[in-house]
Amino acid sequence: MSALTLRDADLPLADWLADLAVDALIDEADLTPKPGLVDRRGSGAHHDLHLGLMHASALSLWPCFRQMAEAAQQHGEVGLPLREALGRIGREGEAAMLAITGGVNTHRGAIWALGLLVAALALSPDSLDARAIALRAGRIALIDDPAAPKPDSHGADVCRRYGVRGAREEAQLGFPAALDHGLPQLRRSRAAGAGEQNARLDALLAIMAELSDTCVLWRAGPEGLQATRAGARAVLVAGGAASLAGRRQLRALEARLLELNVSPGGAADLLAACLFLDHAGSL
Ligand SMILES: CC(C)(COP(=O)(O)OP(=O)(O)OC[C@H]1O[C@@H](n2cnc3c(N)ncnc32)[C@H](O[C@H]2O[C@H](COP(=O)(O)OP(=O)(O)OP(=O)(O)O)[C@@H](O)[C@H]2O)[C@@H]1O)[C@@H](O)C(=O)NCCC(=O)NCCS
Ligand SMILES: Nc1ncnc2[nH]cnc12
Repeated sequence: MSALTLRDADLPLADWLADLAVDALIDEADLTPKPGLVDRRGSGAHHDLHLGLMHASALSLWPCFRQMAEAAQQHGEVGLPLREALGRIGREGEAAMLAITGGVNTHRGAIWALGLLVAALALSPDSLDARAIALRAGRIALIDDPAAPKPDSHGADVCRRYGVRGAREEAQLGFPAALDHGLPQLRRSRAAGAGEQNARLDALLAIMAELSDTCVLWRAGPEGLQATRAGARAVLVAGGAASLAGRRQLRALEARLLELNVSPGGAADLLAACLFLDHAGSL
């Protein structure tokens, strides 16, 4: 049975997709212990973020996700008019987020990734295959938004400096870090009996082990990215978050990231994308 057939019949599709997106952001924020990131224990490598702010930011984005789904329903196909609408709604969503957080960037990458996925699912709500949704989202991301300001961001800066793929390219390729690494690991760890929280931590680590996270590169350069990837891989090789050896490696990874002042914010956004796709496809 699909998630859409289980949806409350009175709830419009766009509202339901916005619910799913906000749920995914709150589940990501609550997941604990995440190395370097805000979680139930504290602020990780951040001085200006805390769990309450992550929740408030996620909730403030509900209207943005609903409008994105409605825009996809209205336009009905991948194309420039939909891309322009999503760009406008996304920028308004960013402004709403910054107003709630007092100017702190909590969820810019998540608005981008989840916004594209919400729109892609709204375009074809009967097909809940995660890869098909992600590839449709990628086709939207490939269209240039003529109204977009020239990128002047941390991501654009490190992509130029180090020649890596950032959030834009990750989306354009159909979210390979989420589809090829995060989601398969989530399902493998669940199947192995890890328990839901450990399976989600393993999915985050699988993404961290592969992603060119521009948040990490911005704060700690290639050395930080290498430490993040190697440390995440070490936890998984040791048995993952459900094992004692994996937990030891996770503590070592957290200590190293805090020493380097690293926060894998891009990986956190892509974990939320995995949880959204997993939830949409499994009910
Ligand atoms: C295309 C955009 C995503 C803009 O991308 P760009 O790379 O130019 O801009 P950034 O501002 O750097 O935002 C990208 C955010 O994406 C996340 N991310 C990083 N790496 C990847 C990756 N490889 N793949 C996927 N996602 C990735 C990440 O988001 C998280 O980090 C944020 C905090 O980052 P930062 O501000 O750098 O924070 P700090 O380190 O704390 O800063 P300091 O304290 O050190 O100063 C946090 O928000 C997380 O979400 C990147 O930050 C897109 O945003 C865009 O074009 N938007 C315009 C509107 C639009 O068209 N919207 C369409 C909606 S569908
Ligand atoms: N849990 C988290 N902590 C810090 N930055 C984030 N960006 C997205 N989720 C985050």
